Amino acid sequence: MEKLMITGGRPLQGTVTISGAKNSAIALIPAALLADSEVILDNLPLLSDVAVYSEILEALGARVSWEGSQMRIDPSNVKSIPMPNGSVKKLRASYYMMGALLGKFGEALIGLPGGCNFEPRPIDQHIKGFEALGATAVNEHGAIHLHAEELRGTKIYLDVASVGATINIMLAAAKATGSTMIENAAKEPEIIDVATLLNSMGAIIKGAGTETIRIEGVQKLHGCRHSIIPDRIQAGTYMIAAAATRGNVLIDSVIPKHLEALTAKLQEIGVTVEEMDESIRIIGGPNYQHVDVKALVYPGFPTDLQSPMTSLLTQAEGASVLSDFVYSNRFKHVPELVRMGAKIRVEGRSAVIEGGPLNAAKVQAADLRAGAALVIAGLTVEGGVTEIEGVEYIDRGYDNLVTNLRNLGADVWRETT
Ligand SMILES: CC(=O)N[C@H]1[C@@H](OP(=O)(O)OP(=O)(O)OC[C@H]2O[C@@H](n3ccc(=O)[nH]c3=O)[C@H](O)[C@@H]2O)O[C@H](CO)[C@@H](O)[C@@H]1O
Ligand SMILES: C=C(OP(=O)(O)O)C(=O)O
Repeated sequence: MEKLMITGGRPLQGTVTISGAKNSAIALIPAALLADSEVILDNLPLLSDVAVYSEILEALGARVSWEGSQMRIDPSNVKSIPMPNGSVKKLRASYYMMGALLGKFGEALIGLPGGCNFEPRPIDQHIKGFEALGATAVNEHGAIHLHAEELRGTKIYLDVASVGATINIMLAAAKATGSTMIENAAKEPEIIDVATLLNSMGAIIKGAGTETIRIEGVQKLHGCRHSIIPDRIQAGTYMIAAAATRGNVLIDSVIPKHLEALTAKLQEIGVTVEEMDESIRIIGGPNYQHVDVKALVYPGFPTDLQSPMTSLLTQAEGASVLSDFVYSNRFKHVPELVRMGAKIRVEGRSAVIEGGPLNAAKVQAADLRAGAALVIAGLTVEGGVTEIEGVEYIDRGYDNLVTNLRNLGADVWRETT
C-alpha cells in the first residue's frame, strides 16, 4: 500500500504547469471510437483513469498507443463486445462507453460505473436520453444493455444539468438520423471540448457551453487531431494550495476564465490573484477572512474544488459556510480534517468551518478530491508528518503531484508499506 507523506509549514513558491483535463480526456477517448480512422489526442494527462480507459479501448479491439502526453487511437477494428465487469467498474466515466458504442453500433452492454462514490450518483438522465433517441435500456444484473435498430434525433429535456448525461447524449446522437436538441444541458468547459473534438471528426454540434445544444446527425465520422483543454480542477487545487501555505505560485497553462468562481472567492478571502492570458499568479496574504461558498454547476463554484476549499477555509479567521448544491453529501474529507484538529461540523448540505491551526495526523483519502483536501491540509501543518492513505484515489486526478509539489518547495514523498 502506498502512502503520501508531508512535512508541512513551507510556503509554496515557483511555477507549476497544468496538464490536460481529466474530465475531458475520459470523455474524448471513448468519443474517438465513433471515428472510422485514427484520432490523435494531445495534452493528455498521465492519470490512472486514462490508463484504465486505454485498457477498455484495447479490449474492444482499438489500436491504442500512448507516448508522453499524446495518445493515438485507431478504432477501425473495434467491436461492441459485452463489458459487464472488469475495467469499466474501476472508473466513473466508463458510462461514456454506453453513448459511444450505442452511437457506433446501436448496441452496448456496459457494467454500471465505479469511481469515486462519495454519494449515490444515478445515471437515470443518461438512460432517459438514450431511450428518447429510440434505444431500449435493460438493467441485466448490474450492467446496462442498450439496443437500437435506429437512433432518431429528438428533443431531450434534462431534469438536472448533468455533465455526464449531456456528453453521453451528444455521443449517441452524433450519428443519429435527424436532429437532436438537448435542453437544460450542462455548460461545463469539458462539454465544449467534447463537442469541438466531435465537430473536428465531422459532427455538426452547435450550442455546446449553453443550455441548448443542437446536434445534426451525420452518417460518418473521421479521424482528426485535438488538443485537450487544461485541467481547471487541478489548476484550482494548486491555486488553493498556494493560498493555504501563504505562498507565491505561478499556475501556468490554464484558461483563467474557467477559474473565475474560484478567483473571486480567493480575492474575497484576502488572496492576491493576478490573471494573465494563460496563467494565474497566487500570492498568499497574512490574514484571511471567512467567506460563504456555494458549489453549483458551471459557471458557479465547482463541486470538485469544494473539498480542497474546505482545507483553505480552516486557515481563515471566523466561521465560513461551504454548501454543495451539486452533491448534497460530499463531505468524506470532513472527519479526516477533524482528525487533524479542524473545527468543522456538517449541517445538511453545508460544512461550517471555524478557522484554526491543523496538526499532523494519519488520515485516509476516501475519494479523489477528499485526498486533495488532505494534501492541502498537510501542507499547512507546522511540525510533524501527515500520512495520507488512499493515494490511488489521488492518482485518478493529479499527475506528477509529488514532483510538482517538490518543485514548489514542499517536503512531500511517497512511501510503500
Ligand atoms: C467524469 C466527470 O466528468 N466527472 C464530473 C462530472 O460527474 P458526473 O457527470 O457524474 O456528474 P453530473 O453532472 O452528472 O451530476 C450532477 C448532479 O446531477 C445528478 N444526476 C446526474 C446524472 C443523472 O442521470 N441523474 C442525476 O440525478 C447527480 O447526482 C448530481 O447531483 O460532473 C460532476 C459535477 O460537476 C463532477 O463532480 C465530476 O468530477
Ligand atoms: C468526482 C470526480 O470524478 P469522477 O466523476 O470521475 O468520479 C472528480 O473529478 O472530482
